[in-house]
Amino acid sequence: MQITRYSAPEFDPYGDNRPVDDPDASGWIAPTATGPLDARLRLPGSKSLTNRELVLAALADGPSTLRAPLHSRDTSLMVEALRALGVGVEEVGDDRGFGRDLLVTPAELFGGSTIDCGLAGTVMRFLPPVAALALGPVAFDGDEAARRRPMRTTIDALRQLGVDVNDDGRGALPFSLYGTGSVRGGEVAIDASASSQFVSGLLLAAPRFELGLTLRHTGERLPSMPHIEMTIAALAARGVGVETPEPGVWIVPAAPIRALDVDIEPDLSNAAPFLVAALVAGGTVRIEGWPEATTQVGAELERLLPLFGARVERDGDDLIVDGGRGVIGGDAPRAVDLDLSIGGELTPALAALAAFADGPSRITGVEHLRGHETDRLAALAAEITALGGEVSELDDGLAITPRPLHGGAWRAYEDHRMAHAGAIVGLAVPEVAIDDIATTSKTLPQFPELWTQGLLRRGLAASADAV
Ligand SMILES: O=C(O)C1=C[C@@H](OP(=O)(O)O)[C@@H](O)[C@H](O)C1
Ligand SMILES: C=C(OP(=O)(O)O)C(=O)O
Repeated sequence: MQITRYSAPEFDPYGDNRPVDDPDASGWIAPTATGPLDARLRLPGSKSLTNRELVLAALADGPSTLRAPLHSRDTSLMVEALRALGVGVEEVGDDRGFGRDLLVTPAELFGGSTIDCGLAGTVMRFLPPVAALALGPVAFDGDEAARRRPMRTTIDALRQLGVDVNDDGRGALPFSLYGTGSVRGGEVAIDASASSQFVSGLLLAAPRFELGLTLRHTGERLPSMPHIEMTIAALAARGVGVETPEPGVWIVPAAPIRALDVDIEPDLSNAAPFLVAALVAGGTVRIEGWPEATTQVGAELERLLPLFGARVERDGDDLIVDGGRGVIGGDAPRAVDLDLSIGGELTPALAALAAFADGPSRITGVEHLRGHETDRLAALAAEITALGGEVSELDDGLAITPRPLHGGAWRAYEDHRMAHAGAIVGLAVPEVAIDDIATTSKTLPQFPELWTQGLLRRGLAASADAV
């Protein structure tokens, strides 16, 4: 294949894509790849690490700097919410590519504000236990879609902690609580089967409770364990040792949270669509700055992508995924049977890949995805099926039977990872029109630019040749 380079125009979210012919179709036409990739990318910081470190820095015993944090909708919501509670958050230093560092200065927390959670699970589940430490009322609300996300466990836990919560009984946003400036703490039992974030939110604030916290999970399953491990590791780095005497029980001592300057790793879950692209377009995708050791569940991609037939290797700090000839070169990925309970957020990208596999695949263990940004199981089934695929919803996942796909509208449902999944499908299927690519700003505002200019620069033959 002839590799054509072209000079990138001023950033434009439509990249090199011409408008759709169908006047009824609208949106971002996902670029098709016409040859193997040879991409090397650096990605912005992890949402999960940035929002944990913002919360811990806000509760710490002195100022902390977050180096290379993520700047996206979810992290801006967290910053604004902490500021509304009285915490100082300032941008400092130089912009080294994806925004400046953040200096967080703790302060006595005060109420009187309404916190906009947007659609961020980390904001709606991490901040209520923090707000309970403030003096005065704090109200929580978010996007319309956020009002459908499960919150009952947080509300129940606050009540067990003695916090006065005012809600409408639906177990969802909006609600308000009345902080008295302190939380007694002690024993709390919760069912966190709908989200690990219920556990993380309580653990993050617990060192500031007078008695600390003994938290017991009573449900039958607990998704996203690596995210809980990430919370425990972040606390440990700031001098708080969480004990886990048995699975599903966490003991957090009342202890100072130490101020700490931290480097935020690149977001490895956001690497998923880019790495998966190698198996669809063929060729290699290299992500820079892949950590040697990490608590991010995206690191599982190193194990998961070979199950689809990829060759994965490390070269220094880079992770390289070689997709061979890829779908467009005639190599279907291998069908898989995956339990993704530890990393449900990887499902949209891997389901999109499975739609091109050499046989039927199943992804299970992800019932809780029904309470994510949208019901991701329903959304993936609907959108892949609408393009000619055959996907059925299981109680706890998806059954995906590859069929020839055609172009058409792809709804993102305000879900960044649904938009990523549409872009993956569009690599091999012309005229996939994603209705809301801007929704990727939730965790990766640079997605359209990185996809068209970073990933596909060498694989975008048709439009690039013309330049
Ligand atoms: O704690 C976190 O940072 C997250 C935990 C997970 O939530 P669930 O356990 O609700 O899936 C994950 O899916 C989400 O993207 C981020
Ligand atoms: C589930 C996700 O987000 P949130 O943090 O809003 O739960 C996600 O990013 O896949």
